[in-house]
Amino acid sequence: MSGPQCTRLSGALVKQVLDSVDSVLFDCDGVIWRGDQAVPGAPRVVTLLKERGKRVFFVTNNSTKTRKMYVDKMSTLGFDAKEEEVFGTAYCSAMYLKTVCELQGKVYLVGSDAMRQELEAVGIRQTGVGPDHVAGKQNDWANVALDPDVKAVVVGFDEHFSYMKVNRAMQYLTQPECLFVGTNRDSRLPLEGGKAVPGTGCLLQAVETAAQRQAQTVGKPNRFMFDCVASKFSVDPARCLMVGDRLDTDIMLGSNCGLKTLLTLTGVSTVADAEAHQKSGCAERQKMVPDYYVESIADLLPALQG
Ligand SMILES: O=C(O)[C@H](O)[C@H](O)COP(=O)(O)O
Ligand SMILES: [Mg+2]
Repeated sequence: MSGPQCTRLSGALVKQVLDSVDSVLFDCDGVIWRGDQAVPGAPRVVTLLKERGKRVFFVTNNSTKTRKMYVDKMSTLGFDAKEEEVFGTAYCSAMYLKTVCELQGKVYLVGSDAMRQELEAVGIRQTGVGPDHVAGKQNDWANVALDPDVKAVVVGFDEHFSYMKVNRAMQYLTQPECLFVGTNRDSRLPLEGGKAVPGTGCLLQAVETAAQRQAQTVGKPNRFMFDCVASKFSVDPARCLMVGDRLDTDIMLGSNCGLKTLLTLTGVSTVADAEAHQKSGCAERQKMVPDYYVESIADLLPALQG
């Protein structure tokens, strides 16, 4: 059977694979941490990879933090990381609107304050962050006042998500020229102790259903996040290893960009999920089969310490 084999990465194969790459791209939720707890051994893995001359990048679909906020969380949890190594969807969606869409005008933002900060950092104004709840009658909702400067609706993770936000987004998106961008489609956010909460994908789908339009997503598996890394660092895709816990985002990104792929079982996807894609015979699903898997990235430590 050709294509990725989902081989267990252990013993001498670990060193062989690590020697074959110059850069390692780590997903965050479910890989280096779950909620506010580092995966045991993960900070040490990052330190040792850097000591052995590997470049390390953090590529996360989680739009609730700016790069600075991620570096603060990483140093709190013992990770040695710099802002330029962090690529989150709050930052990447701001870059997408700035450099790809060349957006003139404002954003109606269903998202976090971190997204507002990253947008403003590239000179894009926004409206919409924070609580927003219904008032008045249904007819009032359908005729909500729209800001004429708004030229794009952007949806990310929003703890203040509400019916009125779906409504406002829908009303803006009745204008065909209004851009519609989503950070990512993850269905769940893995947390400590194997717990999970609804993911950004749930919120984005609600707005898409109301607007009857499909958003352009910026996050994994869309290759834009890798292009953001490659636009700042000269990386050879064939000598990059993408490490993730989700087949439909992390591993698919690796396949889309020609990277080596490693699934870690500390988050969402399982080996059984990968094997089901492998047996499907469907080319698109084969792209979600990783080259390798480990129980945890701590499994890399013996080879790194050797
Ligand atoms: O709900 C979400 O947005 C996702 O669960 C979260 O973003 C996943 O982050 P990642 O695993 O890409 O770090
Ligand atoms: Mg993850």
